[in-house]
Amino acid sequence: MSFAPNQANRATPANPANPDPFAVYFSLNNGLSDTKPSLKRYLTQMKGMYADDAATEALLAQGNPLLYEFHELGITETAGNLAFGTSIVYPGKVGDEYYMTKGHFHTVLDTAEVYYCIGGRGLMLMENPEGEWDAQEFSPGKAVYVPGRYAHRSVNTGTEPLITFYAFRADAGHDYGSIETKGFRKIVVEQGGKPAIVDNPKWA
Ligand SMILES: O=P(O)(O)OC[C@H]1O[C@H](O)[C@H](O)[C@@H](O)[C@@H]1O
Ligand SMILES: [Fe+2]
Repeated sequence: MSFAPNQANRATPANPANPDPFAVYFSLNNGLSDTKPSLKRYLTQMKGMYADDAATEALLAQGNPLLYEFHELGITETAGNLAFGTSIVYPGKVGDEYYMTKGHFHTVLDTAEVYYCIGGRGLMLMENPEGEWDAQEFSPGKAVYVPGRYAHRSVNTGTEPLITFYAFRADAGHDYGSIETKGFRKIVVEQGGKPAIVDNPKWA
């Protein structure tokens, strides 16, 4: 009996909501796929989200740096499906504040997400609607569990790209809401040459 990998080895048509079994490559070196395009986030897309607006403007006067990119494979958003991919946050700072993702709550608030760090150093910053917050360290080999109800943001505190693989319930959705305006309670800045978690001056 022969088996051809990466082909549909069955006769029934696919249910449009359930993808056929498939495999996708993400590089362990840079997190990118050889077949799937990434979504890219530049500094202009995060105006006002870093604490130091003057530092943002100064950086924008020199260009528009790529802060992070990630894969969104377009898996149908049902409760039984999983969305997954890699996220790559580049090293750098806006003023003293390390490059980070926008961060979001899940629209279905009580849905968790798991991240597995492939490369780089950083933090997963989390907070729930009650104002409780947490930060977990990313280093290669470390898995971070983000429980339901926690907004989450990846922060690169190192000198290499922070590469993580993530998976979550495909219908969870992204709620940027308050995060886009007042941000998280805490921000991650360089102080005396190392990362420090401090109060966000923009948090009302
Ligand atoms: O959506 P952002 O907060 O900008 O983060 C970008 C992406 O980062 C991670 O990889 C998440 O799992 C994605 O769901 C998210 O969209
Ligand atoms: Fe998420």
